[in-house]
Amino acid sequence: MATGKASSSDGEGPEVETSVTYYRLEEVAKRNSSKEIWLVIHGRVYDVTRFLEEHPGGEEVLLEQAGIDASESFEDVGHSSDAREMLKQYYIGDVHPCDLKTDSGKDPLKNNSCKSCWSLWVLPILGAVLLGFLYRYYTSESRSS
Ligand code: HEM
Repeated sequence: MATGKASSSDGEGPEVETSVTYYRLEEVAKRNSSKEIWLVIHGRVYDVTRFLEEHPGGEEVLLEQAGIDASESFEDVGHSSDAREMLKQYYIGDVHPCDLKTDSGKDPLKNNSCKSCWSLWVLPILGAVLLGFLYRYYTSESRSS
């Protein structure tokens, strides 16, 4: 879990500070039992545990989507605007930016873009060392001949 600050201001009065809690998909995936159900809809994380029995579509469908991205299923049903309003009550945070789907359509769990890419700095260093050796080799060759 990570917390980030997001500030908003409507142009009137003092600026309001709101903090956003970020959740990794791994964490959401753990909440997949009837004791605790979290799901993701459009990059936002919802704790629907207390909504299970109240859901007009039944608890079964929510259990099926537990711990995963339910955006598609949620949209497929064609939920009303009332249902969308209800989402706010169960909102607990956002999906961590590292886990958001990329344009290339990669599996977000396998999205490595946030891990430091060692090849980015190791390869140029190896190249520089190699060039240094070559330079020394050729300059010593030309001196001895
Ligand atoms: C926090 C998330 C959700 C909320 C607040 C919510 C809310 C609602 C509400 C208020 C309805 C009544 C119909 C309407 O107003 O649209 C409904 C129906 C339904 N929902 Fe959800 N829902 C949620 C998530 C889901 C998910 C993830 C599924 C997955 C398939 C789902 C499947 C259904 C189905 C099948 C119905 C019945 C539709 C019908 O009878 O026509 N819901 N939901």
